[in-house]
Amino acid sequence: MDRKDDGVYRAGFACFVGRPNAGKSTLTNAIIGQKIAITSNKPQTTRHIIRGILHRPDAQLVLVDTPGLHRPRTLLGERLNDLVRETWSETDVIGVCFPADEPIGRGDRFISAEVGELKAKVIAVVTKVDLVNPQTLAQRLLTVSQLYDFAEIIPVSAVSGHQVENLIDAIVRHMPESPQLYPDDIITDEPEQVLIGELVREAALEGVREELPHSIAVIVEEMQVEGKLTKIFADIYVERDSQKSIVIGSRGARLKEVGSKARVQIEKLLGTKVYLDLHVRVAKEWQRDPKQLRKLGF
Ligand SMILES: Nc1nc2c(ncn2[C@@H]2O[C@H](COP(=O)(O)OP(=O)(O)OP(=O)(O)O)[C@@H](O)[C@H]2O)c(=O)[nH]1
Repeated sequence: MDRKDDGVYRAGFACFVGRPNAGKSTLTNAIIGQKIAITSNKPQTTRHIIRGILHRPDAQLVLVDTPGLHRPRTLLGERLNDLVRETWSETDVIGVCFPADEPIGRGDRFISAEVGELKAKVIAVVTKVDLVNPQTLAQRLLTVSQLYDFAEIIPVSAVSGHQVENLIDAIVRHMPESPQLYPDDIITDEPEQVLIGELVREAALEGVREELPHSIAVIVEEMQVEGKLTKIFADIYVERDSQKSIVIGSRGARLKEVGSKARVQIEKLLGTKVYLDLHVRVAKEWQRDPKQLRKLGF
């Protein structure tokens, strides 16, 4: 269908949901065209809800990036699940992501049943199609079609860009008629500090074998702009001394590397030179402690 068929301006909120690692963040980035949500090949690395806004002549699409819904084991896990459901209840269109390279499992059925309860339009998105052959893809599409009465089922590859435009068209088609929700020049309404914190977190997780994602949080304590230089002071929180050593590395080598990788990304984000000061701190069992969670923004 041609995107301007009905001549109506549409605007609304959409989010991608799905099991951890389903490709939600990568898809969000592919649609918005700028790196706004962190991705990693480890499950559950998305913490904050980061909105990206796509502006088109006929529509404005506000994308919300949520963490994956999962079986909660800690207080943090429960809060994350609540956050996901809260986001779901506020969106117009939900894209449920099913990675094409993995069989449909209990988690997928669980999520499909949950979204069935909502008033949002629900689209199935079969992700990572570049990883499978046509037979596997056909099988996946069939299984997905039997899970729930989805408004549409769209196979995409965020990496190759295959069908991403079609997906955007489909989301827009199911959005309500509405005036513009945000001014033209905004692509995200997340505070800069949060985005910077996410970039530091991404760099700190890179190449770490251990299951650290849940144990790292980053807080930007201070930002000072001095002419063309932005000075940023951030704390990386871990749960245990052993994790602190992993992040810092031998004689601080790893932390230095984390700092320079993050700095490059932050300079791209801000468009200024950046001085980045990182400290690693231990906040014992922060995931189970309500006070620590509040301090860390959960
Ligand atoms: N080949 C291929 N890989 C992809 C594609 N989309 C995502 N990936 C990879 O799959 C992994 C997970 O992607 P994410 O976008 O972080 O997944 P997510 O659903 O946001 O994950 P959580 O934050 O854990 O919920 C990353 O290693 C991505 O590079 C795709 O279209 N093709």
